[in-house]
Amino acid sequence: MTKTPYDPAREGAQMSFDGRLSYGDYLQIDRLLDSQRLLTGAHDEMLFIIQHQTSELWMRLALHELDAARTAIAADRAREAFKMLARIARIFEQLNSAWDVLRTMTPSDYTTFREGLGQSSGFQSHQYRLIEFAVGNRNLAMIRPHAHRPELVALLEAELARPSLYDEALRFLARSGLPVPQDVLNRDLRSHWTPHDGVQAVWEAVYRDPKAYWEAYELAEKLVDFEDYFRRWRFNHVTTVERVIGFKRGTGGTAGVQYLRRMLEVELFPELWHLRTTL
Ligand code: HEM
Ligand SMILES: N[C@@H](CC(=O)c1ccccc1NC=O)C(=O)O
Repeated sequence: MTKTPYDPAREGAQMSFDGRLSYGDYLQIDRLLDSQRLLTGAHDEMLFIIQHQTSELWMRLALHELDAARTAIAADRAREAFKMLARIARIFEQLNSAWDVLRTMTPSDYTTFREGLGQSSGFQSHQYRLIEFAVGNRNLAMIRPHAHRPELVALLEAELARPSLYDEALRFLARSGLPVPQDVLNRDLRSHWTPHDGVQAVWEAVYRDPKAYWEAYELAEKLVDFEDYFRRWRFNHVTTVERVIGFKRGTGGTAGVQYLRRMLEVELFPELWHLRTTL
């Protein structure tokens, strides 16, 4: 006996989308799938493009969450921020796993299309820079590669005018009654963060008596968790880069692996790491 093929329409599945919002309409799938324009036609260029585009999408979500997390902390709704910060850490976990796909591209594969990339580089990812600025790693020099796109410069400048995630965390501690130094609370928001003994002393007080400062303690651990994942992203990146291009100069003009190794030394929330030695 032959079985008639299953017809989802009989179960009520909608089959007619004339004038109705469909999956593709809502998600703009046509536009999304029209964005993979291979320059060289090399087989692995598709992997390279999709790897970067998916990373940019996840970064977009990370920025959305960072925005809301900062707003919540500023309004003393720290618990709400914890959920967003946990999500951001998971996003970075996702980005970290994605390196496994890119690692299947060998140096021989990459050389088939590297020249086509010209001087373009991840160094010019404005969303990556926005994430760094938003969490607190602020370096004005990183705006320059965007000078040809004034709207991106404006976005980055607007970010520098806002308190970073770390600034908001410290303001939160001050409102909780902890003695955060005034010069830190009034600092020039655009300036690079330099480790501060007074800030470390405040975090130390939190870690010495978590029960007295439970929300601040939880916030500190969420920040450390995020930085932990971020560091792993940087490490995966530099390791993949060495595996694929060795010590060649980067297309963006930096020394390549040497530059990225230097970036491994960046500490987003230095006092939170340093206090572990003195506790
Ligand atoms: C085979 C794959 C890759 C290679 C060979 C590579 C290589 C490099 C190099 C050499 C640099 C230093 C800047 C330069 O001079 O170009 C760099 C920076 C960067 N790359 Fe990649 N990259 C790869 C994949 C990725 C992926 C998948 C992303 C994800 C978006 C990414 C994002 C970045 C970012 C954000 C920077 C700036 C880092 C910073 O300034 O701290 N890269 N990359
Ligand atoms: N900087 C890389 C090129 C590269 O990876 C790249 C090029 C264009 C767009 C994104 C890229 N990804 C990360 O830097 C290189 O030197 O080969």
